[in-house]
Order: sequence, then C-alpha cells, then structure tokens
Amino acid sequence: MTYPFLKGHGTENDFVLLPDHDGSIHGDLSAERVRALCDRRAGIGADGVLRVVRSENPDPAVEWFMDYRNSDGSISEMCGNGVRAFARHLLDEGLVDTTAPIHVDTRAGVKVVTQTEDGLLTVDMGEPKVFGQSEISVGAETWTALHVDMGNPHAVLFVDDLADAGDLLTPPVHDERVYPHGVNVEFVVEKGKRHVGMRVHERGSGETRSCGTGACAVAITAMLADDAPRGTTYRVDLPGGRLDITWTADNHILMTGPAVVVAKGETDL
Ligand SMILES: N[C@@H](CCC[C@H](N)C(=O)O)C(=O)O
Repeated sequence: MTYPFLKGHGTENDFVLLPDHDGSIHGDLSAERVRALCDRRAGIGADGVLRVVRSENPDPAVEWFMDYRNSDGSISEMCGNGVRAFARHLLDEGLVDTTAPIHVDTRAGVKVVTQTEDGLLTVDMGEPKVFGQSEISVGAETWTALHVDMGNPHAVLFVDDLADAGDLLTPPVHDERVYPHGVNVEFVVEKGKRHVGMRVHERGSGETRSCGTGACAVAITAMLADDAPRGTTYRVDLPGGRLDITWTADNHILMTGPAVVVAKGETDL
C-alpha cells in the first residue's frame, strides 16, 4: 500500500513530511519506517520525519501537531527548522489561514509561526532554559559547553576553527548525568559583531547542515558571552544557510529563516 509524502528543508536541514491528518495512516509510525524513509541511498533521504497530524489541543487556534522523528527513528521534543518546513507545507496546501499566525503544537509546546514580507518564516520558539556548564569531548580534545534547553537539549561550545570539531562521524562524548537522554552539540566560531558560525552534531541524526533549535542555543550563548541587551538579533551562519535569532525583552526566542517544500509523491517504504 502506498501513502503520500513530501520532501522539504529549512537551511538544508531536510525532512520527509507525512500527511496523516486523522492518524489513520501512521498512528503507529515505527522507528524502522522512519529509518527507511530517511535512508539517503535506499529511501527518500532526510535528517528527520515530520508527521502532519491534527492536534488534540483544546485551543481551536492550534489545529496541527508536528510529530518529529530523528533519522535514527528516535523521537525528539522539538525541531526548529522542522517547524518552519511544517508551516510552509500547511501554507502551500491551504491547510491554515494564510493571513494569520500559525500555531503548531509540538512535544515542547505550541510554537507560533508568522510570515515575513520577504518570504521567510519567523517562529516564536518560546522561553529558553539556560543551565550550567559541562565537558564535551571529541577524540583527545575536550571543551567546556553551556547547557541550553530549547525544549530539546543542547551543549554549546566555542572553538577557534570549525574544523576543530573533526569529521563528527561519531557523536561527541557528553556527561550522562547532565544529558541522560543525549544531546545536540554545537561548535561555534565568532565571525563578527553579532555574527557567529556553527556546525552541529544532532542527537539521532549525526552532523546536519543546520539545526534551528541549535542556532537558538548558539545565539543565546553568544549573547550571554557578549552581555548583549535583550532585543538584539544575532546572525548564525550554518553550512546550509543563515538564521537570524532575537532574544526579546519578554524572554522569548524568535528564529527567522527560510523553508521550502521541494517534492511530493507516493511511497510504499
Ligand atoms: N534539526 C532540528 C533538531 C532535531 C531534533 C534533535 N536532533 C534532537 O534530538 O533533539 C532543529 O532544527 O532544531
């Protein structure tokens, strides 16, 4: 039996989207099927899967739930690039009022997405949590990283050169007591005033070309290091593109960037 899929990305963090509005197609979406869809040789190929299902949130404004899975089949609370790609799909297909903010339910709460005049999408990512520091290692190299929670866990560390992170083919080593459920690790360089560059090793997906929640965690860490006033916007360059992150006076993180759907079809994977 075949079922519909779409392929999209946000700053080249790519996703297979599975429309499953009433949950009747993939209610029991298995880790095995997610891995098959995300396989870049035998499948469609992606960093993760976004199942598009109606939300059970009692607020009538919150119509859609983003059920996010990493490419290894694991579940994560949140995906920043994913929520933009998800909103782009809802807009493209007329599944939401295109003139109003879009409320997307996630395991990390409701995220509100708005369109900018230049065709980008801004997501109110909610309030971040900033914890303490711990050590992250790659091979013989160890750095001190800041623990930032964007609904999902991040360890952010500064390096002299993004190549210092190595090939990132295996996950960086973290402290299990700090991150009992694993962690996304961001390596950051300063590029200028309010401007940083990063690479990321994502929990459950390996090195990806972008991570939206990771870019938020990176901007927060850089703003704290710079003692930047609230309301400041930082530019974060990733291998797959650029995201602009603002930490508002009322302690919300706004992330602005592109998202596109590039293909759709049917599969029996
Ligand atoms: N690429 C995403 C984050 C996806 C989830 C992450 N790998 C995790 O396990 O927490 C983003 O854009 O935020």
